[in-house]
Amino acid sequence: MNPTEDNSGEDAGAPAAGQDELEAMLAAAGVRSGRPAEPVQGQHCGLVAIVGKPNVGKSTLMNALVGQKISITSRKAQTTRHRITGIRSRGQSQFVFVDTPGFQTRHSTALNKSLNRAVLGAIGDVDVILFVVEAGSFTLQDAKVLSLFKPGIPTLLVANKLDTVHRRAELAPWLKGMQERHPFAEFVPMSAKNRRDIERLLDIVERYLPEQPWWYAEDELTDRSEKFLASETVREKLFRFTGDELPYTSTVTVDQWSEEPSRQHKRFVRIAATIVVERDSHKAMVIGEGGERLKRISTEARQELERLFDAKVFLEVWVKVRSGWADDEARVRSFGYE
Ligand SMILES: Nc1nc2c(ncn2[C@@H]2O[C@H](COP(=O)(O)OP(=O)(O)OP(=O)(O)O)[C@@H](O)[C@H]2O)c(=O)[nH]1
Repeated sequence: MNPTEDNSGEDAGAPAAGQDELEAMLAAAGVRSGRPAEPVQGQHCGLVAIVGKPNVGKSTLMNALVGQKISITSRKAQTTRHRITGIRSRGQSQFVFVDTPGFQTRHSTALNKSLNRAVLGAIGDVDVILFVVEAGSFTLQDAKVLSLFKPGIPTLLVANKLDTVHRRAELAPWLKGMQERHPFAEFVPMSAKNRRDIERLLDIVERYLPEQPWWYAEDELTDRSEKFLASETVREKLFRFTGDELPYTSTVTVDQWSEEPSRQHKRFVRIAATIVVERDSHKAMVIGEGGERLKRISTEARQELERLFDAKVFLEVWVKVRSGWADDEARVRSFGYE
């Protein structure tokens, strides 16, 4: 895999907060500053869950923490459906991240039940939880996620999207309110799109990793297969190019995967993927006029997979209608959800 891809450097709105400004904000709120202590000695390694309601920026955060795009992101809520492990090795420490689907409480299809089970599974057995919310906001949905946390696991409040908060002074009373809601171990106002904030968060999380040998090799970035990354990449493009018109119940399966010898390329991968939608009208939406949209989805996915796998990729994408799959437990499982 090519470790140079990184989507953490996208433009953010308001200027990033400097260290002094952050310290002042936290001091004004009277909460723990999160200033890094001494550098750690000896190998440390541990599991870090990234949890929060849909669309708060969990996948963006994990990709930036890992330094490579592992989990797909989009403006559409509930893009993430699987537990994904991202790995970052830095200095003496290895961070093993578990990204979770946005926990949601509004609908109860078999798909949603499966998503919520994945969240509960992810937070039961980790060394530290990053509870992600949008800075300055705390809704009923956030409260429901927070109520799942068992006592005993250190939980950091990650107040993300700080760049979108233009009146920073209003954050101090909000942080104070958050302190009353839960015994958070640390408060970290930040933007997942700001590299310095990401490094600062790693410094803070490092202190919660137990001293033990690393579980993965230094250059490993994820335990997910290339086949899985391929289906996720097609799904990301699908959601990017269809926007809110397409229900999130659409999914992608990879039906064929073969690696073929090639004289021209050091790797040549042939992939056939299927986009599964609920209705004929959704199928037409995905295909677009004259097949334009499907072509864009396939082209962008192929280009991204070529970078990711460092290979020449031949990608074929089909669209199939399977009505009611998100309500059918057996089918939800057959599409790879737990
Ligand atoms: N301005 C700004 N936008 C952000 C930041 N972090 C994430 N976003 C945007 O928020 C949207 C949602 O991000 P995701 O990372 O897909 O969110 P998620 O929590 O993983 O979403 P689900 O998969 O629905 O659970 C995307 O449009 C991101 O670009 C941030 O720090 N600042």
